[in-house]
Amino acid sequence: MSLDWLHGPCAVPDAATAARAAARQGRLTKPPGSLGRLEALAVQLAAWQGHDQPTLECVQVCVFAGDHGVVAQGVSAFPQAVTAQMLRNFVSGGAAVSVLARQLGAHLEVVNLGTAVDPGPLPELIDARIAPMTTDFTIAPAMTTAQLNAALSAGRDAVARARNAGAQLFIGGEMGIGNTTAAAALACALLGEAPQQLAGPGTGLDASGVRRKAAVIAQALSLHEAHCGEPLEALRRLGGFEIAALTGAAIACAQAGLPLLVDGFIVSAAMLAACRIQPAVRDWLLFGHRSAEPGHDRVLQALDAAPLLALDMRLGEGSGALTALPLLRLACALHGEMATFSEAGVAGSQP
Ligand SMILES: Cc1cc2ncn([C@H]3O[C@H](COP(=O)(O)O)[C@@H](O)[C@H]3O)c2cc1C
Ligand SMILES: O=C(O)c1cccnc1
Repeated sequence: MSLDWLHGPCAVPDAATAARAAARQGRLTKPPGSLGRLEALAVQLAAWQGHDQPTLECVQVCVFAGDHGVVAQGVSAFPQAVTAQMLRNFVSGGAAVSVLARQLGAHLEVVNLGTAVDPGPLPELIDARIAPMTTDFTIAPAMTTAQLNAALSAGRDAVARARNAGAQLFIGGEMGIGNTTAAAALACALLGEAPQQLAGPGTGLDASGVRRKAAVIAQALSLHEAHCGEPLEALRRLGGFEIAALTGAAIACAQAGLPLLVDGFIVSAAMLAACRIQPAVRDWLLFGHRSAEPGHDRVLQALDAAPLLALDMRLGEGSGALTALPLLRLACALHGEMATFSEAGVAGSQP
């Protein structure tokens, strides 16, 4: 399996449609600009969809799950078995992302990339198992090249399924105990940042736990940093199966012209890797929320991203992105259904 597809060209948002949508915003019965970012969102969605009046009826959420060898270093407040247990919870409908997807009529898919504990027979899961977990990256690279490749392809395959289902928006989520450590390590390598800047509590470490986590990341960086000049190599050495799948999904979305609504810290770290591999990926990303995980701000800044929501959420799974979805739908409805000044017989602004 070759990685050549990663470098295939990305789609280009439709500037002519954007211009027409912006002109329509100027004709709607409101002072120009008064709907703030909702106006820009509608214009952006129009450009992405190539439709003057965009809609978001069909939304695909894909949660990628995988376990992490670095958990052996004591970097999470929760045991590794939770990853597999949550897989069951996702498909039986009790996880936050399950509830949000159900409420919003989004289609939820869960991809198992490999867990330490077998989740048992769950026919609803998409089986893309690579290994029970990544290698502990304080000792050796997290993934072999073949494993990285398989994870990136699992992301691309999920985007292909979303397109076949007619998705107008893709939301990537993740589940993997220990993945805030992997995300922070990857972001440190890509940004040249110190571990203390990006290590945070994750699922709930106390201050000494966060110090330990930063020390674990520092140890990994001292082993791998010299080899992390290439973003793909940084991803292979310090990422995780679900993080690499998210990176692959983002590149595939940009190539297909399918916008991706970004979740929190972990997904954003994967987006950083994707944008380093292919800068044009950035044109297809919209950021749903600012996570309470302290490292998220720095990653958002590097991506020049202004997320829609800041609700102190720090869950992952795609929950922050889904919570922002109603705003996008409202932006579409306002854009499509508001009357223009001439339709409503309302006087426009004075010259
Ligand atoms: C019950 C439970 C449900 C979750 N859903 C997402 N996460 C989130 O927490 C994990 C990352 O945090 P850390 O790096 O500290 O382990 C990931 O699985 C992430 O998706 C969860 C965590 C738990 C415990
Ligand atoms: O922002 C996130 O994605 C996040 C933060 C903490 C734990 N899990 C996920």
